[in-house]
Amino acid sequence: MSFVSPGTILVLGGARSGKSRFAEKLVADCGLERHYVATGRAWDEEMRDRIAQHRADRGDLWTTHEEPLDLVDCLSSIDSEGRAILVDCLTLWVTNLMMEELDMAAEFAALAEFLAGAKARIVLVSNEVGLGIVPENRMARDFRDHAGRLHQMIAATAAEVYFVAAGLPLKMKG
Ligand SMILES: Nc1nc2c(ncn2[C@@H]2O[C@H](COP(=O)(O)OP(=O)(O)OP(=O)(O)O)[C@@H](O)[C@H]2O)c(=O)[nH]1
Repeated sequence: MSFVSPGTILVLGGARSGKSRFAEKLVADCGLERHYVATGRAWDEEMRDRIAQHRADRGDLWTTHEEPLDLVDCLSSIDSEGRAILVDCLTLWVTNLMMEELDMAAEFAALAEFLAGAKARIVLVSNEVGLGIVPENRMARDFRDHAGRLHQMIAATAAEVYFVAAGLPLKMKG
């Protein structure tokens, strides 16, 4: 299956690379109604504090949605012209799908199909996790492979793709 996703932007980068801030700026600069879809879960106090800080930093102009698993359902329910939706981040979504032992290929295909027909501008943030040495454990290798496949699938049809390192975005496509 091959789709074209003219409203899709993919932002890749490492941990603390500044990718989320860059993606937030892309959305803000669109001038559209801002929606934030968080796939992360607050699993401890440190994460709860970090999330509270992120919410405060985003401010009142954003509407936040939290959806760890049913990403396509969540996106479909808010998809509309005049809106920009930031998904932060795909790698946490992949982790959540793996934990539930869901069908990764089917989930990825459903997301690609949704992006091809989306009315909103959609900015997807994800961790580039494939640059280090081969992980020793099987689950980490599977995670790296799933993330890599998902990134390729989205990048192939996205309008723009960026790689962020040290707070600096490198435009790779578009
Ligand atoms: N549940 C929930 N998670 C949020 C919210 N705001 C942000 N997050 C999560 O916080 C994560 C990003 O936070 P950090 O871990 O501080 O940033 P990072 O992605 O490592 O660093 P950067 O590359 O600089 O963006 C995202 O993946 C989100 O899932 C929110 O309102 N609710």
